Amino acid sequence: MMQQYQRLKAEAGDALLFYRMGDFFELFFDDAKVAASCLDIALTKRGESEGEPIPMCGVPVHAAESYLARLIRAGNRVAIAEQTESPAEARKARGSKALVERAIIRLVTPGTLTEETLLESSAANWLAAIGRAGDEWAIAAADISTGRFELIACGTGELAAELARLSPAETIADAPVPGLRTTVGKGGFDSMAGERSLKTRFGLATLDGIGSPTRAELAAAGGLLAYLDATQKGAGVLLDAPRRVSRSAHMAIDAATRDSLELCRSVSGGVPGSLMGEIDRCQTAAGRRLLASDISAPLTDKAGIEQRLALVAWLHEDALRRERTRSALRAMPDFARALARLTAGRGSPRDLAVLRDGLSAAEALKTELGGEPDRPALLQSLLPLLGGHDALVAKLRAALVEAPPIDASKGGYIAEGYDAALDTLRSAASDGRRAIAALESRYRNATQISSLKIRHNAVLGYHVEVAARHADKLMDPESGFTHRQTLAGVVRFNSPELHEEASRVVEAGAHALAAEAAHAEELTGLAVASALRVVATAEAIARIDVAASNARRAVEGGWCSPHITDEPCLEIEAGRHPVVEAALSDTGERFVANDLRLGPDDRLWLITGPNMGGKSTFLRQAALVAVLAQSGSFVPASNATVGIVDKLFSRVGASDNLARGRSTFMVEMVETAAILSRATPQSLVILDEIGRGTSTYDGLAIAWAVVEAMHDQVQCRTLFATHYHELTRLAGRLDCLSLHNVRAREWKGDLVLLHEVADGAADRSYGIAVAKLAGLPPAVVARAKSVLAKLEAGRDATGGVAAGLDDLPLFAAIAEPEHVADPLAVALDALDPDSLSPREALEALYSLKRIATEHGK
Ligand SMILES: Nc1ncnc2c1ncn2[C@@H]1O[C@H](COP(=O)(O)OP(=O)(O)OP(=O)(O)O)[C@@H](O)[C@H]1O
Repeated sequence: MMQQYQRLKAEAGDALLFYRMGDFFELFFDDAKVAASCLDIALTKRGESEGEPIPMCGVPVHAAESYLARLIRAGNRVAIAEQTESPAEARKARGSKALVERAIIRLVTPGTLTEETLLESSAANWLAAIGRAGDEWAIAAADISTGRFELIACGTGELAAELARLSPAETIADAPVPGLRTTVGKGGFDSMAGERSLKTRFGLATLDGIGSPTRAELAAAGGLLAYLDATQKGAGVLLDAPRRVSRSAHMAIDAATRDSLELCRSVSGGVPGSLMGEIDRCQTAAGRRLLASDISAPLTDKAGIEQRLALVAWLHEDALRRERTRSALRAMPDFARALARLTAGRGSPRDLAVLRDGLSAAEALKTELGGEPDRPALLQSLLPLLGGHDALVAKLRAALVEAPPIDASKGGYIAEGYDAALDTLRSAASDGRRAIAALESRYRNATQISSLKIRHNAVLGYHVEVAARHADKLMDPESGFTHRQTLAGVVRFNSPELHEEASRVVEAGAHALAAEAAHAEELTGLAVASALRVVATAEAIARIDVAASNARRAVEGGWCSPHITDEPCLEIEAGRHPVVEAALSDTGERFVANDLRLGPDDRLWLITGPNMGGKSTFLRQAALVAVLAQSGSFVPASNATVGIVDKLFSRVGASDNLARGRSTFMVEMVETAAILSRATPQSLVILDEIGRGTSTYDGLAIAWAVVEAMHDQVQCRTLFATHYHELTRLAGRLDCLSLHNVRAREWKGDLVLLHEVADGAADRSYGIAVAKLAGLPPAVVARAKSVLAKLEAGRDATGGVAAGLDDLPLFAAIAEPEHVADPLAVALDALDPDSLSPREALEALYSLKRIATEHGK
């Protein structure tokens, strides 16, 4: 057995081997140690290998899926070795001590799942393969739980951003790719093999129909298909023909920007608190997956965006139409994933019913929407895809009971009246069961044992059971009963009549089960034969669901339809940040809406203002408006004109990113460098306190140079928030830069943050006032104030932190007269008489006199 195990383990490679033994999957050696600690189950020992006991653990077969789910989530891959013959067959073929044959029937990996329990319903489950041909690179991505298949050609520099868009469950490559987390695939990563596999798989003579993929795309597809073959071991795989996705069709958003904008996940890693969490009003899991994919990949094609917006508007303007559509969608089960399981040969009768109900609901939606006037073009193109399954639905309706079980082994899922032969078998079985019931009462009368029962179990089948004290009567050879088993309190018997009836029941039952299984197979075959049309229906439904969700969200938030243009502008009236607004409304606070007007002549806004004033929020809401608009959604504003953004960048100064483990100044600089080299005049860049992770002078110098480079070289729409007030001097020299500030006021010594964005630079930084607001001890605040007074006095004497910059020939910024603080007033302000001891008060008095003398007062 261990030899067989070792052979299978060698085949499984680095995957954990689930080795089937009876009712358990057993794991041995290191696999057992990994699984026992990950699953928190007992690690035992069995036999010896090289004098050492062999570690072992096991999971029951009937509960294997939940254990698998945990192992896969923890990043493992699992090879399932099943028994390919029964012990009886093994004995018959190879003698009494024969070992049962086993084979790996599937490699379960994160990117090749189809089981409902192993998948997240609201997220796509991509397997991505990276291919290369010379300098060309490409990604082939498949989600076999819904059939989507994409090919994306890209340069090495863009691989990471494309993978960030897909967020694959698993990424494979022929060899490790620097900077990416990949596992090594199962070969096939060459363009010729890829071309061959694609042609065979989709029955094509040429690949022209899929737009002549590049050699790198073919190599990626080859690796992907080889991996699917190797992991699925001949089981079917739901896969649509590949769609070539041009990178320029989507707004490029790199991983750091996605993180900083919290598009699909919040900083804490969950959907709540992210943009997705805030806008999702989808009724179906497929809709939710598409919405996440839409905001991960906003379009760059004006016509495509406008088509989506027109459908949202159509559902937005008529409340009755919208809510009727949404309630029709509510009834829609996740039939794409049911189809994927059926295709893989792991479907259940319940999956067939899900398909039946989903396709009928799609037809009903088609009728509902088809009756509405003024249908927009996108809907017109989707409607035909919702129908066309009449024959399949009719067949499934006739064949299946209303609510079939998930477990097919006990039968009972084929409807009565569908197959006369099956009905006859079923009635024979139930006649037999009735006859057995009659037999029971006859035996009770004949033996005068009122507690006599006819029971059934897996070992004895049907048998007569009496309490031990009545057993003697039946033990009598003349009684007609034969003894089968004596247990603690009961004795069990058989009889020729019971045997005969039982055989009838069992035989009819077995035939009925076989007949049902044959029907299930036929129905599955029919479903799989129309798989690609069913996938198209599922995608059309998801698109309608997303539009209805967007319409609903727009109504709830009073959002507007953005005007889309190719001009490089971004004009937002009364814009809001949907996530911050929702968080504030939970605590009863009001969000202050703000305007933004970026255009060719005013494309760089430099925003200053106190900490907590709302700078980051203002920056991010601008980016989110662009993302939402280009994904085809209304936006949280009263009016918006969005010039199409080709690439979006968001960078946050080092110390703001501590929570994400990217606290180093180095990372910030690497990322800023990437923006400067990649952004184009059509891009949108938001830079939040760039340069603050280092010393004041270095930070200011870097921020200064970055602003200049954004303005003079990149020339794209840019929002730059900073605490370096010195930067405001750039306004005099850079024509397309303007100054703005988030307003605050000091009232009775306390800071009031107004969250309003106004024109011009902030008058001061209020850092200490914010610190006081945050509850820093009064003594520390007072000390900070006096230190600040010293610093400012020093700065005034030398001409300010940015003093020397005016002398640089490159920087001809206009120096504004510095505001000179009165040191005596500052020192007085810093005093808190209530917290002073008499002695400290005396010292303070001396200190005030000294300041007055020093400054000639
Ligand atoms: N427009 C707004 N209306 C109401 N409240 C707002 C608004 N913008 C921001 N806030 C509130 O102010 C808090 C701080 O906002 P934000 O982080 O944008 O400030 P900041 O100016 O970037 O601060 P810092 O300079 O310290 O990073 C938010 O968490 C939110 O509660």
